[in-house]
Amino acid sequence: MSSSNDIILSIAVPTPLRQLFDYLPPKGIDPVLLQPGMRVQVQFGPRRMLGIIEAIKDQSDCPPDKLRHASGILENSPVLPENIMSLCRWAASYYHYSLGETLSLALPQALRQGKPASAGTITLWKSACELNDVLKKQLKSAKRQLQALELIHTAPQGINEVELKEAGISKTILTNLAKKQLASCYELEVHNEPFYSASYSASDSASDSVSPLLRQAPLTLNPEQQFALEGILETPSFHPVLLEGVTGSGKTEVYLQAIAATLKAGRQALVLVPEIGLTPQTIERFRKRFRVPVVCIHSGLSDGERLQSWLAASRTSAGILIATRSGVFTPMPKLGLIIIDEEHDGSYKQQDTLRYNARDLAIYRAKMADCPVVLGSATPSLESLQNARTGRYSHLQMKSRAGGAKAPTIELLDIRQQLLTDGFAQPILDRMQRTLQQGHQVMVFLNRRGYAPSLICHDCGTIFDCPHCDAHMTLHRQPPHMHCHHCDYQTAIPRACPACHSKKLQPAGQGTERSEQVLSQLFPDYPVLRVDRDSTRRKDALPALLDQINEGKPCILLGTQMLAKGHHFPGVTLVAIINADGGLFSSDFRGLEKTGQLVMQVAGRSGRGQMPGHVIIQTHNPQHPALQMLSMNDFTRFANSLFSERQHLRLPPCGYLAVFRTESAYTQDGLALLKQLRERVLQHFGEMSALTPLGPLPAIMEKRQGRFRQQLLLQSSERPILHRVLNDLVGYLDGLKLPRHLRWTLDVDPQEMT
Ligand SMILES: Nc1ncnc2c1ncn2[C@@H]1O[C@H](COP(=O)(O)OP(=O)(O)OP(=O)(O)O)[C@@H](O)[C@H]1O
Ligand SMILES: [Zn+2]
Repeated sequence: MSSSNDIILSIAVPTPLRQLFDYLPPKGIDPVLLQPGMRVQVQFGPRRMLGIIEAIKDQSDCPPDKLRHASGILENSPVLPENIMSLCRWAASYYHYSLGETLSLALPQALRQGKPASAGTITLWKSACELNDVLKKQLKSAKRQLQALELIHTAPQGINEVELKEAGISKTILTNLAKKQLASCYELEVHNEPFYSASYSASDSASDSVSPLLRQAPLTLNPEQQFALEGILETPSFHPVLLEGVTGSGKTEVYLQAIAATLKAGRQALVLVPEIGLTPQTIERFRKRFRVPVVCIHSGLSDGERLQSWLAASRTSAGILIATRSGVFTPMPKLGLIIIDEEHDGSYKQQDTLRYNARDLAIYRAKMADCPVVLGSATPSLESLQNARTGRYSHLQMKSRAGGAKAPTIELLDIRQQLLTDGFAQPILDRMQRTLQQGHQVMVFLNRRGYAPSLICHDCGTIFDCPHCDAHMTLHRQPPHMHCHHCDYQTAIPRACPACHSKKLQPAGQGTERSEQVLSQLFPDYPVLRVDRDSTRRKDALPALLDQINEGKPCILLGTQMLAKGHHFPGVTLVAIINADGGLFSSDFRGLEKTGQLVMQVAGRSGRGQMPGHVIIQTHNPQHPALQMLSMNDFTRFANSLFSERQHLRLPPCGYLAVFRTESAYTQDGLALLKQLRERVLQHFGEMSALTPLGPLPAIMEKRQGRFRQQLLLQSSERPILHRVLNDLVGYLDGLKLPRHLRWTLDVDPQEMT
């Protein structure tokens, strides 16, 4: 043991090992300067690594001659404040994961790589011309350039290049404006002044100044919205609110007004959105409303840009942070409100490394910050509904659409024995024709990208499978290739069947590429706009598609779930859902819940403007009770029916679940390991009726990326018992020496059972 007047740094190093490591302070550094939350460089075995000081203590269990000095510190003050450290400790313990890796994940990539925690400079774009009618006419054919100029004109001091990028304006457009001498840019040192001390009215022209905080006047709330807003603002201290508002009920307006009140009190707001929910329109809606800086953290930004947003939030110069999942770890010293939009969305759960649910961490975060947290959705998760039922969350409902729009009517179209034209039933095509002729827009929802989900031999029936997964390969035509959507394996389209050498290979089933082709032929007078992961791969493709939709001219929007969520297209009056049936019989226990949520979200895109909306669901199962309830727009009844099933099976939210997964080059190894775990559970915890091991069983997709996958489920009616067992098992696994080809992971509160 080291002597008692030593200073020992307990350091979290990003390794899978679930422990902290002791070091002496770096040589030549006054130990008084050291604080938890600082990044330090350490020699870790043969490697130099970046760790975080977790604690400073005066004793170590490590023998003095084994203690090494840390190599150096990276900053003078902690990058992670105590509350984020504490959030990470909680996450690491709840998900049974290494604290070193958890803390590392909490940092933006740039800081993880050792870059300095300083904001540096930003590029601002300023107008260099007068935006008069003559110029507007000249730029008529260069729509994006005009849009960019209009935006630049709103800020006489210049507008941040990142904001322009987020509005869908690329660097090329800006460079073109500069070449024409219509705009110019300059670099500005970032000072990160607190948002509440900056003077906003001075920087903008007086004409658009509504208040020092607001650029645009709020809408007058309807009574349901007003009631919801009052519920959120009831007290500024911690209270979770489930805001269940039907699609188009104006939840976003409620968020905006709750945020305004928060900013007014000098506090910051964190808005979490699903991965594909952060469209240019969403960001624009916030920036148009507020004068305070709004920053974003999402995958479309570079590491440097994300660092700037992170620092702006950490130093309170940003009033609002809009972020996807990982944003929940961003320090916000004046945090006064958290909004989780579309709280039911699966993308809040991370599916690898630290398998956390940002929604659950956000609740913990709000508790620490002692502020309200709003979970908003038209189709809440059963977990949140359960919390509302038991009174842990207050439950606010908005049952009608804002601004006078009516709920859409939902029709189930029985396609049994009906003739389909390339997957489309005639009544749908007729209704589409009529809708387009009336000048409205149609949305066709098909949750499969590519040309066809598989390629089949017409002579022997062989289906072209992925050599690495238990899955068919998807046929793509643009460009032509076969693609496995599970492991990304790609190969050329085969010319002949590998089994019987026949050349009669046929696409089987319907993907969005194929539907695009079919619909373009059937409706030659109307544009077909395909929105899926493939068609929006190019950076400015999605903004361009959204622009075209927002022009409001009759067209067919065809897409996957990218189209389903959050969009507000007032011109859409007809929504056709082509393949809902697959989700009705999923082997995942959450399959039906997710299908119901998706159907209601897609349906909710219809009739959001002045004209009423209609939804047609093509199905072979018109009598299915779930579809019946959804067609009556009755999500509550649908959710209640799922509840009774979960209660019966003691599945979440009526029980707690964790799953150990193994992946191995050989089937037997994973199974053998999981059997050991099962034995251990029965031996050590056999007397606890509150815990049931299920399995081991092969995963739904047993082979993936060339590895065999097995799982052991642990189900319990009591959370503390489950975690006691998990602790024991993880400790046991850590003590085993496993072959390199065998890996295990633990998923607490799993969302997907694939
Ligand atoms: N009080 C109001 N008065 C008039 N119009 C309103 C009001 N509140 C919202 N709206 C309008 O209603 C439309 C739908 O609102 P919003 O997008 O906020 O709904 P939402 O509940 O967030 O929808 P979803 O969950 O379907 O994405 C928007 O065009 C919005 O401007
Ligand atoms: Zn594959």
